[in-house]
Amino acid sequence: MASPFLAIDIGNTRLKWALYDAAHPGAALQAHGAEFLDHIERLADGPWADLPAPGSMLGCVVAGDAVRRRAEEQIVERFDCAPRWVVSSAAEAGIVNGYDHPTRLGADRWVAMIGARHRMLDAGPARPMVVVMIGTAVTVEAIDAGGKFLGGLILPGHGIMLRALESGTAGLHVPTGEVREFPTNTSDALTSGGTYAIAGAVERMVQHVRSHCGAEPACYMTGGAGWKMAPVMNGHFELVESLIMDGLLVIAQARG
Ligand SMILES: Nc1ncnc2c1ncn2[C@@H]1O[C@H](COP(=O)(O)OP(=O)(O)OP(=O)(O)O)[C@@H](O)[C@H]1O
Ligand SMILES: CC(C)(CO)[C@@H](O)C(=O)NCCC(=O)O
Ligand SMILES: [K+]
Repeated sequence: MASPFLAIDIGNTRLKWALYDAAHPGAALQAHGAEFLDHIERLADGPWADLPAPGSMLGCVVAGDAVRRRAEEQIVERFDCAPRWVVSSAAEAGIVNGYDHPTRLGADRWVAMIGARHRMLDAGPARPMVVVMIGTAVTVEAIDAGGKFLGGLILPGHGIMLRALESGTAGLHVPTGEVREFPTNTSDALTSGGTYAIAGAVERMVQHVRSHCGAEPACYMTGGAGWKMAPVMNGHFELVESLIMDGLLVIAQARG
């Protein structure tokens, strides 16, 4: 009988968790949540208090070791299961890692690509992909039709861009604005500048993949602020909030 599976994604701002009824793609989601990193200590006695115990867990973590240890304490305190974390490697679950030093690639990026490839193959024949994550940082990955990760971009996220401008200037302390094609006030100029900086980088990567691979890439977007970016993108971007969780399910199944 299948036992529940706990997937955890620890980013630089929040820990996201999801409990599934089994450890394979397509398993039913039973519960999920997100905590800011300062609130990890609440998990065992709070959102996790009434959950059925998972038989296994798998996570990815890009926050530091101290944060990972605090998460492990909660997992061990609440559940009788061993913490397991994905480490980027030379190849896994259909993706070949083109990074100069494969283990230095962020585990969140690796897992999201694995989730995206599984989704793309489920929908039809193999295509190149562009995989975008809009979190604390923004990443833009290129993968060819054979599953080789060609390389990717790292950009500051919205929040970091705005804080950098605020702290580096005298006149840019203003509330959040709206995204406008032709901004006519400081708030809109800052918000639109950040949004189109990300959109422009993504569009360049789509061009690079299109000309390198000679085919139109399947484009996926995920991350906490993905819903804000998806509407301003040119071309078709599928917004998949669960890309990292999907990747963790694929890896868990492949590892048995
Ligand atoms: N309108 C905005 N203005 C300023 N900052 C914003 C805005 N929208 C989102 N952000 C910032 O974008 C970042 C990503 O948001 P969020 O925490 O939801 O993503 P996440 O995917 O959970 O990130 P991570 O996985 O890196 O923890 C956060 O640092 C947040 O402060
Ligand atoms: C780029 C981030 C911060 C995105 O979450 C993370 O994947 C990370 O810390 N990566 C390590 C460096 C790299 O991927 O090249
Ligand atoms: K992340």
